[in-house]
Amino acid sequence: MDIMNTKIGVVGAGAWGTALAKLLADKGFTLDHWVFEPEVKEEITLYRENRSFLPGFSLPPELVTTNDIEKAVSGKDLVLMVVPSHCMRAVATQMKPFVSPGTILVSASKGIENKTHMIMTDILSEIIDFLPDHNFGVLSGPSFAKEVAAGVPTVVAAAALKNEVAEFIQNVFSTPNFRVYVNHDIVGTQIGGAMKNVIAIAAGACDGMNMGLNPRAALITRGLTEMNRLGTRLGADPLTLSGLAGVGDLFLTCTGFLSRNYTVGKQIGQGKCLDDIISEMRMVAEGVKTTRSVYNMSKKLNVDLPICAEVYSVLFENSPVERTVERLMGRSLKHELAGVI
Ligand SMILES: NC(=O)c1ccc[n+]([C@@H]2O[C@H](COP(=O)([O-])OP(=O)(O)OC[C@H]3O[C@@H](n4cnc5c(N)ncnc54)[C@H](O)[C@@H]3O)[C@@H](O)[C@H]2O)c1
Ligand SMILES: O=P(O)(O)OC[C@H](O)CO
Repeated sequence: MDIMNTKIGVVGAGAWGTALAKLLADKGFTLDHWVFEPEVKEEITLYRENRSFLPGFSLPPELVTTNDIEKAVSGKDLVLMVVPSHCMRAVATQMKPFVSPGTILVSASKGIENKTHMIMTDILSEIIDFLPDHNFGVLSGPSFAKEVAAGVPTVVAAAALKNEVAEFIQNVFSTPNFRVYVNHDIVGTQIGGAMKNVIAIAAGACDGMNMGLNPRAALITRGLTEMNRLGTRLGADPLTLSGLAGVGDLFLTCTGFLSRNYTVGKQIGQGKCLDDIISEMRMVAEGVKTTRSVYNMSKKLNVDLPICAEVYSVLFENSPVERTVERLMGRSLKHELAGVI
């Protein structure tokens, strides 16, 4: 089949859903784009711009905005899921009756569900239970929506169990400025994308406290160790976590001022309280909810994740952020690879 004949739906019109829908429409696909809020649909229809979530970028006519989930998913070869992770279950349930049997469902969302500790493709396959496992894929990696929308060269990973599915996703999304590599590790690709947001909150807090560059590099590196510990416990390949969806995204999010998660952390480091920060944001900082999941998973699976535990204590137990530094630095001395090998 000619790849340009692929029928595509995009579900979610935050910054990332809009940037990816724009990328596909600019490439020449006509696609249906599901928007949650009626007023955002009106805004896009009227101004050809998502002023609420991705202001400043004009959206081509090939991108057809709708509030009707049936229109967005029925008869599609590929549906891209890009809603906040805590909405994934409800949105998947709503769209289930309209999903076609051969659809490839790709998640570009980054998170782990609080109640079940499930990654996004597991939620999707539990709900859209008539699709085979190899029909679920992931798109992840270092990619700020604003930069993708601006055509800044960006490199990401597409994961699926079957090579032909991963390559299909790769071919649909690749453009001269958006390079997509394939892998088959859907667990590692999603654990990397979810956990880097928790570490980015820590890195932001470190910068918010003006601690210096050494501690931030330490957080990034030891954060990767924690991603490896939990990821490998769940079946991830450590090499995936050394790739785009792991180190690549960790580095971007822990150092990039465009990151919502880093920004939440920075404000925490400057002494602001979480409730105030969140109430001023319309966008989602996935790391906040993911911290809760990862913390509870570490307890349940007995995996030592000291940085994630400190982020949890600051976000949810009112622990003063300065105390976390003392606690992390005061831990017993050990081998660098303890808990990883
Ligand atoms: N923004 C980025 O640069 C970026 C890059 C890569 C991945 N992601 C991931 O993409 C996912 C979506 O983030 P985003 O940046 O596009 O969103 P956003 O933070 O820009 O906007 C929030 C979105 O949530 C939607 N929403 C709110 N309540 C909802 C509900 N009950 N049901 C369905 N949708 C609801 C809003 O309509 C809006 O589209 C997240 O998992 C995020 O981590 C974002
Ligand atoms: O703005 P953040 O922190 O949600 O990060 C966005 C993307 O995940 C970066 O790859």
